[in-house]
Amino acid sequence: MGEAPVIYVENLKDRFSDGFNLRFKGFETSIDVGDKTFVIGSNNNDSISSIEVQIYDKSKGKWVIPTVLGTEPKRYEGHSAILLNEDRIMVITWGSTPDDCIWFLEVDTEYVKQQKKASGTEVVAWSKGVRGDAEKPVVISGPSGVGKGTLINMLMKEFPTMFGFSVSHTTRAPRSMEKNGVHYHFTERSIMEKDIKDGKFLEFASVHGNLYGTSTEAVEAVADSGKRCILDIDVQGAKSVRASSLDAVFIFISPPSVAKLEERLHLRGTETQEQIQKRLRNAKAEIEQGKSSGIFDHILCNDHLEKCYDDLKKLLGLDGTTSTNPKPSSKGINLPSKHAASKINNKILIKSETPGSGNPSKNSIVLDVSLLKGGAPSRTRGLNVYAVDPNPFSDSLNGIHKLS
Ligand SMILES: Nc1ncnc2c1ncn2[C@@H]1O[C@H](COP(=O)(O)OP(=O)(O)OP(=O)(O)O)[C@@H](O)[C@H]1O
Ligand SMILES: Nc1nc2c(ncn2[C@@H]2O[C@H](COP(=O)(O)O)[C@@H](O)[C@H]2O)c(=O)[nH]1
Repeated sequence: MGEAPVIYVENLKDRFSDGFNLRFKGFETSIDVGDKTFVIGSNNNDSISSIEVQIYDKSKGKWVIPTVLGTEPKRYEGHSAILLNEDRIMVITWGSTPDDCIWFLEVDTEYVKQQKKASGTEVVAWSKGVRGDAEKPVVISGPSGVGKGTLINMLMKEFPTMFGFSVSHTTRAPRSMEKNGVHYHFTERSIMEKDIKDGKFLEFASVHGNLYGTSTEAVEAVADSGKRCILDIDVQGAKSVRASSLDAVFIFISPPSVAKLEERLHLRGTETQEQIQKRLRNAKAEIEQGKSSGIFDHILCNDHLEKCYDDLKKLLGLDGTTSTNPKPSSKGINLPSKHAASKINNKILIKSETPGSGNPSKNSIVLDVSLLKGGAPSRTRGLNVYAVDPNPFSDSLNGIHKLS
């Protein structure tokens, strides 16, 4: 029932003697997945170590440097690597902070398969591992001027510790009252396009002539702080999020009529007449899609603001019976700075390798990966962590007890 330890730390230059110049100056691991070998190397000679991935395709006898998506691990002294489910490699970094030591390199997940198909190149994607779960984000969508921002502001004002706003990036110019980093991250098109290419965005869309997008960091920063994330995005964006690994609640806000929408946009006074007409043209298509596409779990009509706000609170379970305290933010994992990792079924055993640390099992912990959720381009959640009791005959179950 158990499996042999699968930590790979070996001399790769001996193994692959085909003249390919491995670019790593520091530390390498290799993992076989089907007919490919994934070599993960860290250049840790500098004060800031970086990680790189190279793939050896055994069927073609060729090395490939893949497109690497997502944010990768930084600043660590080495790593262990373990294959999970034939589609992702768990990378445990040494000497990192407790909230930055578990990473997943996705090599054949659905997300990676999609990206490979879209780009026609070899792709791998990083996702950071996080303990426990976060509450489902709330995606609020609807045509411009319907009142999404107004409803979100009311929610954040009434429940400041419960909700956090996903601050989008946009190439549109700021309005007079808008602050960079609060309402939007205002950015240049070329910078945003590069970040999109680098896999930093969960979704993006061209809306009313400008580029808008939700970065993975924007959503995950809110979730990591223990708050429930709210996204204010257009229907195209909602469709992309629906197709992503982010498990969210999707709410469409519809206007009582297009005439009312026009009136609201005029009264808001933030767009020119020409821009308003453009937004209204797009609104018609958005209303049709919002009501019929099957993207949305709930549709609310914002005719009377207070009534719509009450309906929104009800469907989010904020009817007075739920606790409005935020969930404690997920805690990190205190790993021994140098360790060996091995896998038995869905459990990863991590043992200290620090010389002179005494009984190695004293510093051992178990990571349970049976309930992993999400993944690239967001976080991988659902990691459970247990300490291994140095005295297996103590009260705790099988010598293992869960760390709270
Ligand atoms: N139920 C309502 N009745 C009348 N006016 C409303 C109602 N809800 C919101 N408004 C007003 O309509 C205008 C547009 O609202 P808001 O800015 O919240 O829309 P939005 O959907 O966030 O627009 P955008 O997508 O362009 O950001 C605001 O001036 C707001 O005060
Ligand atoms: N797909 C996305 N749409 C977004 C995002 N942020 C905002 N939006 C939508 O854009 C329009 C216009 O917004 P405005 O601030 O210029 O009035 C509106 O429908 C927003 O919901 C995003 O990150 N992605």
